[in-house]
Amino acid sequence: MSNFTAPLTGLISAPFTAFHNDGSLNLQAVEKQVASLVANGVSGAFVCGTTGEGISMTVEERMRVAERWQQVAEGKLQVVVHVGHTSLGDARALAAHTQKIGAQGTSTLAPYFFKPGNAEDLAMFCAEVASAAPALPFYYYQIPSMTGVNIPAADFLRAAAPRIPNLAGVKFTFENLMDFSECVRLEGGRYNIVFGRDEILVAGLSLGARGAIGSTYNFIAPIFHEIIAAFEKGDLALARERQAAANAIIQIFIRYGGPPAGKVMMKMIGVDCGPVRLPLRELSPKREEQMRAELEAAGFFQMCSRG
Ligand SMILES: CC(=O)N[C@H](C=O)[C@@H](O)[C@H](O)[C@H](O)CO
Ligand SMILES: CC(=O)C(=O)O
Repeated sequence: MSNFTAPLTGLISAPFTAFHNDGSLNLQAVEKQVASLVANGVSGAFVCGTTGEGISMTVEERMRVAERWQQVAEGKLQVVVHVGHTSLGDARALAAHTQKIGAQGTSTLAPYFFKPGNAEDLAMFCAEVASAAPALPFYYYQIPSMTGVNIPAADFLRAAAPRIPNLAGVKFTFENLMDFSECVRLEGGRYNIVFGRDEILVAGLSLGARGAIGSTYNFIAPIFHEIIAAFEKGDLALARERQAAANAIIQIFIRYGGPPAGKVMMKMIGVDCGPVRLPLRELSPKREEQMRAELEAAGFFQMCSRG
């Protein structure tokens, strides 16, 4: 029996998908990725999302990656699989597969070519995806910066409630904190609204976030644990100071291109995930060296491990 509102709490990473230099999947890397996340107190993995380049992979590859994560992470991390696709048939096949392999949840972003024009249409699309994995909690993945679909998540939840029996919540990657707060409080707080903007986690916590999914928890989870601990102690000055330190790293990560820079950062912490896929491009060796110098100056290596 699964609990549709089982909260995703703590820090959940959105892992990179490791590729070999020829572009093929490197499923061997998952063991090291999982070990590193567990060592840094991460509680879950959001597989094949934005950071995981799920949208750049074939359906077959996405299934192999999800299977591998579930196999290796079982009993150690909660695994939620991003199954979003512009083809509803493919998204449903991925969702059904996620349930079959015993993972803990499914999630989809909004279709981003033909876009839903309102919350009802988005909810109808998501209902089709969610019903292909009826035993698993379903999370809508709100990420307007990538999909161009900017329907308030609270409107989505209201439209989806009667249509999606396994609706668990939203993975909320957006800066609209009014919408976030409304989602958290909706129907007495029954939904699990997982915070997705690492740079403003401290704000998310203050509005009631209990879990966060992010790309930067792959390498700087320890400093985010410090932010959470400071917040829980009521030391907001310290929480803000630690958030600013983390953000200095995130600014470098973004300035060097996001996922391609992130894969270099993984290599720097000893968890080589290989190259990115087109249209993303690898950093040149010169840019890598520049980035390393900037990261060192911002205290990256001290933030990467506990202790
Ligand atoms: C677009 C994207 O990847 N969003 C991520 C999570 O949802 C975040 O973890 C960001 O990568 C992070 O907040 C840095 O901007
Ligand atoms: C960060 C995140 O949640 C993603 O990459 O999908």
